[in-house]
Amino acid sequence: MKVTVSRKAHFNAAHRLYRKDWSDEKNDAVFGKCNNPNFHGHNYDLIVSVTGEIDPETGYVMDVKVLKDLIKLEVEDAFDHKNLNVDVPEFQDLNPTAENIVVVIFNKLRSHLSEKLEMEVTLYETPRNFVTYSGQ
Ligand SMILES: Nc1nc2c(c(=O)[nH]1)N=C([C@H](O)[C@H](O)COP(=O)(O)OP(=O)(O)OP(=O)(O)O)CN2
Ligand SMILES: [Zn+2]
Repeated sequence: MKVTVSRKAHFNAAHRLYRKDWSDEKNDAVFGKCNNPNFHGHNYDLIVSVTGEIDPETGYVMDVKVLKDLIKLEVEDAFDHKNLNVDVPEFQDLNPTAENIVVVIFNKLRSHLSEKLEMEVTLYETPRNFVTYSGQ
């Protein structure tokens, strides 16, 4: 019997969607207003879900306090009130699209969890635009 434990989190960050190796014209054509050279921001919301067997001794799949602290350390402290293109090493050469951000977050968290646990991360870039990654 597997149960899923989830934790919501939030960070606010600026970004610019563009490729350094493309012309301004091509970046404008593909990324439009998201290619604003002065950047723009989003209030990102995050749901991290961990699935596994319930430990018969503790009754936990995973201690949510441990998950909360991990998300704070790896995501909120690293991304909140940052310019993703400028301040965050993972995006120096990686376009900070929602797809790429969710994969970076997944990989930062995954290495801290037991291999017995499955994880899925959903990232909302706006209340209506969201992406999900589970490591596949
Ligand atoms: N596949 C993707 N498409 C787009 C991404 C992305 O990460 N993956 N990102 C963007 C821009 O970041 C853009 O800033 C998205 O915000 P916005 O244009 O404001 O989105 P909406 O107009 O849909 O705003 P709502 O509030 O959700 O209506 C563009 N595309
Ligand atoms: Zn954006």
